[in-house]
Formats: sequence, structure tokens, C-alpha cells
Amino acid sequence: MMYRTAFLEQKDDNLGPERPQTPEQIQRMLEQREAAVAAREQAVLAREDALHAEAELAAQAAAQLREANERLVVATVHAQTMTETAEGATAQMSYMAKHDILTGLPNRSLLTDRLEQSIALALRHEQKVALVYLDLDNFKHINDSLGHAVGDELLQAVAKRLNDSVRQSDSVCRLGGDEFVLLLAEIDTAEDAARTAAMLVEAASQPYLVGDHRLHVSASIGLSIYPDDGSDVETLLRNADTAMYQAKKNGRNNYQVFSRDMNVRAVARQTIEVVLHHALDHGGFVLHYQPKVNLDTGAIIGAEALLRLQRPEQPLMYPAHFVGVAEECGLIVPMGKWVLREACNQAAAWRRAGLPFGQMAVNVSAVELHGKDFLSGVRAVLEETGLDPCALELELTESGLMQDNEPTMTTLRALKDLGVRIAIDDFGTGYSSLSYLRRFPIDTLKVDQSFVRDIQSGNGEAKLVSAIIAMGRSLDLRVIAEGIETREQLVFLQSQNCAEGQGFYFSRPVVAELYAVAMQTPLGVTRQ
Ligand SMILES: Nc1nc2c(ncn2[C@@H]2O[C@H](COP(=O)(O)O[C@H]3[C@@H](O)[C@H](n4cnc5c(=O)[nH]c(N)nc54)O[C@@H]3COP(=O)(O)O)[C@@H](O)[C@H]2O)c(=O)[nH]1
Repeated sequence: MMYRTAFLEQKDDNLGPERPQTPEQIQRMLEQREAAVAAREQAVLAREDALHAEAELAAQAAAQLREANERLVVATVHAQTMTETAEGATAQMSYMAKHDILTGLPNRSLLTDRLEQSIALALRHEQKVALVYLDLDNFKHINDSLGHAVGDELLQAVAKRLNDSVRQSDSVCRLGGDEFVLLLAEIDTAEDAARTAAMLVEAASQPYLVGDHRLHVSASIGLSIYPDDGSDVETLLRNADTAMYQAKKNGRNNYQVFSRDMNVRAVARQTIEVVLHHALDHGGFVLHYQPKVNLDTGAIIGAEALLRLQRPEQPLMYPAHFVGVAEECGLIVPMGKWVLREACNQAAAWRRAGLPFGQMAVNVSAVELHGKDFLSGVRAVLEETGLDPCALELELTESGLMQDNEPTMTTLRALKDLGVRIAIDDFGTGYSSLSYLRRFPIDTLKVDQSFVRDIQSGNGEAKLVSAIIAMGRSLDLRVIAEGIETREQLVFLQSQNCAEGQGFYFSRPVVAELYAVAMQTPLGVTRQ
């Protein structure tokens, strides 16, 4: 509008050199002027519109720019956060790949890296490196009896104890479960490492306070040294593990330094394990039965089932060669189930056939007794075979009874309630605490054959055997003497009123067919 007013106020000087003369000319001029004014207005309006549009576009563009800027800022922050998160996650993943989450210790992967570096350094400086393989003894019992939470806390406490016991330059690693490996770098002699191992055995066995529990565990340790026992990670670890295994065999709570002959034994053990697996899967186990005899009448009152391994074209293999390995690798559990089923089946079959079969005794090792399915397994076999539970006696060792007090007591009571009898095998050779005779529901004591063998030696075994028989009688327990080989031993036992006996004097363990024949023939036990 402002433009328009200004134009109308212009002077006539601008109208040009020719002034209008006639009314028509004036009229035309006025019309021309009008048209010019209209055109100018049009142009002004168009310009205003253009300016308006331009302003609007600019505003829009500014808004878009602002928005884009904001988005860019947000995206940048996002990207930064994502980068940080990704970096954090990567760091966490690489930490987890190299560490044990429970204890925070380096795991096998990081141990391998560090051991490789230590070997390289030791090679350059002509030094030694020691690998300490540590396994806790009886950790499983703590886990099973007190629960995994307590077990986890104990492992954390052990990890801390080990870390506090060695130099900063050494590495304490956890391989998993209750297995730890310590890398002792830059040691001068194998003796230095052995001293550290002895110190670790001592440190590990000090009590641990976990919650309200004061826990006692010990450790078995194997030691291998670079370069003496291997020049690569795998060999050193394997040999330290072999030495640790030897420490377990030597009674636990000790350390062993690897030696070459340990490898020979480890290979032999491996071979037996394979043979046992094969026998379980494809058959090969057989039971022999040794008669138990009434020492007054000579009547056979039952049998002890004894396991043997029969392989084609090979001599019989006796339990002394494989029961230990089976216990260590856990195969004793399925083997024991096989023995129990086979023995109960046989006893039930003899009874059904009308033979005068008394009781079937089956050996049960501690590993089986403490297995969680033991009781239900016995129940299932008795049901399946139809054997009267009173016709079954389980022979347990003293050490097996002592290992696991409360749960063992529960299992034994339940067995008793079923009607199954309980015998203590090898009595007198295990723990000397006799209080369990009162606490556990025991029916029979089996006097260990080592005492019977030496009855005539004059070294006091005769007195010991007499004392066991008298004690058994006063506690209302059956006493059976095992390993009777001579008439003199028999006469002595009879003179002490030992009710039952078993041994080569009467019969060696025999196959079922021979036992069935023997069962019907009383043995000569006439008193002198
Ligand atoms: N967990 C399991 N352990 C078992 C099983 N079967 C056997 N065993 C245990 O293996 C150990 C050795 O047994 P074995 O070689 O069968 O020897 C038994 C008898 O042959 C032997 N014996 C018997 N009488 C005499 C004798 O007069 N003299 C003599 N030198 N040896 C004799 O004793 C062994 C039986 O001993 P025990 O069990 O203590 O009554 C042995 O510890 C078995 O327990 C199995 O299935 N599971």
C-alpha cells in the first residue's frame, strides 16, 4: 500500500513532454495512467506475495533445519551411547571369555595365554615354571548336603585364600567345579614349587566361615614343572592333573610331583575304564557266590555275591583290579545296580526252586551308598525280582558309613524299615570310632580276614578276634568271621562261639550252578 500512495502523489512532471490537449486525450491519458497504476499495483502485489512466499519458505527451511539439527543431535547422542554400550558389552564379553564368573579368577583360556607367555619368558631366561593343579577333597558332599549357594560361597572363599597365599606375579585360575590351577612363574628350582604346594595344602585345609557354617575341606595337589615335565601347555596341564590324581589316591590332603611312571599308571587306569564301559554296555560281568556257613552245623546259610569280569579269551579279572577305578570314575554306580539286580534275581530263583537258600549278601561301596538314588534303586530291584527284603544283606565298609553321617543314617533306617539287613564288612580295619555300632541300625559284623589269617601268629590277633566276637554278642549282633582257610582257624573261632564263617576252607567263590549243588550238601564243621 505504501508503494501505491507514493506513486499517486508523484508530480505531473513525470507525465512526459507532450501535454494532453483535447478531452479525449485527457481521457486516454487518464486511462493509461489508471492502467499503469493497476499494473504497478499488480507488480507490487506479486512482489509482496513473492516476498511473503519467500519469507514462508525461509521460515519453513529454518524450521526444517532446526528439526534436522535436533535429529542430528539426538542421533549423535544415540550413536555415542550405542558406541559406549557396544564398547561396554564387548569389554564385558571379552572379560567373561577370559574369567570365571563365580570367583572372578582367570579361566582356562586366560591361563593358557599366561602359561604360554611364562614358558616363552622362562625359555629366554633359562628359568622354570610350575603348574599347581588343585582339587578340593569332598567338595561334592558340602554341595550336596548344604546346597549350591553354600558351595559357591565356599569356592569364592577358597579362591581368595589361594590368591592371598601366592605372589602377585603368580596366577590363580579356576578351571571349573572345584578345580583350580596356579601358575607359579619364574621359579628357580622344582623344590621351590614343592614348598609352595605344601604351603597351599596347609592353607586350603584351614576352616572356612561361610554364613553360619564353619567348613572343613582339604585339597589334593598335583605339580608339573616346565621344562622337566613338558614344554607345552597341554602336556603340563595333563601331567599336573595326573599328579593331582595320584595325590587323591594317596589319601588326599597332600601334594604329589609328577613323575613318568604316573603316566604309565594313568594309561593302565584308562584301559580299565574302557573295559568296564564295554562290559556294562555289552555284557562281561559275572557273579560268583561264596557260601556262608553256620559254624555249629555246617549248614550253608547264604552267599556273598562277588563280582568278576569275564572277557573272551582272557583270564577272569578280579575286583581288586577294577573296583577302585570304577569308584573313582563313578562307574561303580551302574555296576553296583547290575550286581544287585543279578544277585537278587538269583536268590529269588533259588528260593522259587525250593532250594534252602538263606541270605544273599551284596557289597556296596561308599560311592554307591551315598548316591542319591541308592535307596530307590534297592526298593525297585526288590520289587522287580520279588525277593523277600529279609533275604538281602548289604555289606558296607566302616569308612563308607563314617563319611556322610546324617544322610547315611536316613538311608540305613529306610533300608531297615524295608527289612533289608546291614553288615559291616572288614570290621576292625576302618575307623576306630565304635559309637556308630550303637547309632546305626547294624545287624552283622564281619571280622576282617586279616585278623582271622593271623589268629595263630601269637601277635594278639586271636585276642582281638575274641574281643570282636564278645562285643558283637553283647550288642546282639551276628558275627561272621571271613577268610577262614584252615582247620585251626575254624576250631579257634568255634571255641569263641563265633556263629558264622566264610572262607576257602569251606569253599572258594563259585559260579551259580556249583553253588546250587553245594547248598544241598552240609559242610564238615564237626567240633573237636
Ligand atoms: N563294591 C563292590 N565290591 C566288591 C564286589 N565284589 C567284590 N567286591 C570287593 O572286592 C574285594 C575283593 O573281592 P574278591 O576278589 O572277590 O575276594 C573275595 C573273596 O574271594 C576273598 N576271600 C574269601 N574267602 C577267602 C579266604 O579264605 N582267603 C582269602 N585269601 N580270600 C578270601 O575275600 C573277598 C571277599 O571279601 P569281603 O567282601 O570282605 O567279604 C572285596 O573287598 C570285595 O568286597 C561288588 O560287587 N561290589
